[in-house]
Amino acid sequence: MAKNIKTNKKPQQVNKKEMSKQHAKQIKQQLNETVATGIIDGVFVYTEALSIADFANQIGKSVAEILKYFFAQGLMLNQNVVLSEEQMAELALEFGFDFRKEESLTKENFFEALDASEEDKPEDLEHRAPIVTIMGHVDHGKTTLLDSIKNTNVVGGEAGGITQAIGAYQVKNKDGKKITFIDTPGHEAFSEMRSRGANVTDIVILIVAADDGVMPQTEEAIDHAKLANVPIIVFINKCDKPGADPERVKAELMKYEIVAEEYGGDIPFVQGSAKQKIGLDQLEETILLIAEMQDYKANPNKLAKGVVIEAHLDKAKGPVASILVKEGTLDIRDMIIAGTTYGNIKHMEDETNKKVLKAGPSKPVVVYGLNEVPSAGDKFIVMNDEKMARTIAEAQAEKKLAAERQSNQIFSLDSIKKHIDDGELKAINLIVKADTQGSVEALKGSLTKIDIPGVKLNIIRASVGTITLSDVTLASTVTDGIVLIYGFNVRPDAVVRKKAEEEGIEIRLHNIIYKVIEELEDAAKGMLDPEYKEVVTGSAEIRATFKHSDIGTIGGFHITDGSIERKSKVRIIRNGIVIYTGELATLKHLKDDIKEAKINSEGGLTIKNFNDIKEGDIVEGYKEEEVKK
Ligand SMILES: Nc1nc2c(ncn2[C@@H]2O[C@H](COP(=O)(O)OP(=O)(O)OP(=O)(O)O)[C@@H](O)[C@H]2O)c(=O)[nH]1
Repeated sequence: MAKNIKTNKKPQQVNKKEMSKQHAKQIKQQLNETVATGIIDGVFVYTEALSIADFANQIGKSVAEILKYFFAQGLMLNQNVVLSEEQMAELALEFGFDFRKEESLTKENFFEALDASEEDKPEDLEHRAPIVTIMGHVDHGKTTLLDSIKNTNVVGGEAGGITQAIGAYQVKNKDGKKITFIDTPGHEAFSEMRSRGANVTDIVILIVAADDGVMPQTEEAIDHAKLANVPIIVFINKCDKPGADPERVKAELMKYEIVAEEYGGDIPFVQGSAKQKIGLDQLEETILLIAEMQDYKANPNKLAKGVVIEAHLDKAKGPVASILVKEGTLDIRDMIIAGTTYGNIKHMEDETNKKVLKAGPSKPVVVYGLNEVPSAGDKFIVMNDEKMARTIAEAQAEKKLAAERQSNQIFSLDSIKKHIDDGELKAINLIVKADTQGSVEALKGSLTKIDIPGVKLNIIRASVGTITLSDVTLASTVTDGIVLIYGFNVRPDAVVRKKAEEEGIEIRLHNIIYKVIEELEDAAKGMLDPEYKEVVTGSAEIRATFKHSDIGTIGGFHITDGSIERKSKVRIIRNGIVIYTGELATLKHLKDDIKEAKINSEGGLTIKNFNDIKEGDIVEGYKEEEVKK
């Protein structure tokens, strides 16, 4: 028996490894393959927009002939002008060729091209749980409905329930049938994901309160659901309330072509109460019925692919991402590329906080181990080849950067007022980085309310995570108006700081939202008080810690940048997040007290009133210097 288990297990492990190897090899090959372009069997085949000179060469005509064609239309072009795809198609037809675009797999179009090129054989497909999103007007009961569904269903066959908010969760009914619910924060997020090609939802539940009827956001939800082109189920909620009028809701929805079956339409309606847990069984049955009719399937026996539902930076655990597997099976220790980031999955949990080793189609899980925080809606794919994962993630990051790039000019914060007065400044461009999605949203909300006459405030990036080189690079592309990077509860490391200095990019660090707003408003009014400026003197890495009975935890440090003085103020940074700000208590080299520790030197330090120093922490020394106006 034992022998049997062993022989059963081994080939499976080999298979996964072999599969990963094959997969990486195949993708590498596809990336290196160049698609044949030019005139092939009388058809003009192209992969991208071409200049007039290249286009002429590819279709075997002279540049003069092409320029003549445009000249006849009143357009004076030269051979370096890049043609649009429409213009190329038009010209191809003009010269008697059909045309076809071929998509070659590149690091930049990696996710899109891969999606288009990979198709499963029908015999490899297996049933998967339907993925459902609930949408409706504010206060009509989305949260209550989700909570009631969570509480009435036994998760994973065990009592205990869903304990963490991971943006998506799976429930199992009494017959063992599963449904995955996506807990999107709003309609915008739903459509934002869809616009990025992350079509995760199979079915939309439109919730309408029976005592309130169709409201503005109900209309919005209908638009979003229709755009997504997925089946809709209407849940008429709050039928327990005295003023409830489900018939009115049905009549109102007819205006939007949401017609109940009893009125000759084909939209299923369920009446009930999320609060009293009425109608939930029928709602689930309806979902499962649609799932049966639509026959949702995926191939579980391949490397996983899916979508990031939400992500944040955890103080202790680093980047944390809730992801939904769409195809294949994700294994713990798989390496994934998620948008512009990648990493080995070190740990995986489900919505009940339980460790999981595998996640198949339609399964939402929380993963730990990515090197940066991805964005909601990013696609992910397993790529068990670190070098490839890194190059592709980097190419994706560059592509994102290019998309965000703006052509603008740089000023410093101090000079905003002057430039406004001179009428030179038209835009303040901000890059906002914060420790949680909540802070990002709050900052965005407050910043957009700032009103400086004649000045446009552009938030060119607002995301969770520490300030990185890519933020500085993005800032350095801004050439019109001022550009500032705001770090909220996060800090750049020495490399990033140096790069920002070189590029003349100002990084402002805060931990109170109104300070950010106040500073910007003051700056705009020319009231910025630049009397003191913080100057970072250097950083040290804690490479070991020692417990001392009298003085507490000693951090064995190595100065990696600049120097730190005994009198320095310090910040303790863990995973890019400031966890403590204070002063040094002691600074020693071997047994001796020292005044300053310089680059590459080592020693031990302790921090006043802070005993939680850990290996890997960065201690950043800084002082406040007076700034001459
Ligand atoms: N009587 C009654 N009250 C309900 C029912 N469902 C929800 N409510 C109440 O309606 C209010 C709003 O419910 P939520 O679930 O927070 O509504 P929501 O749509 O999630 O609201 P937002 O998250 O703000 O968009 C709460 O006070 C609920 O207790 C129901 O079936 N019957």
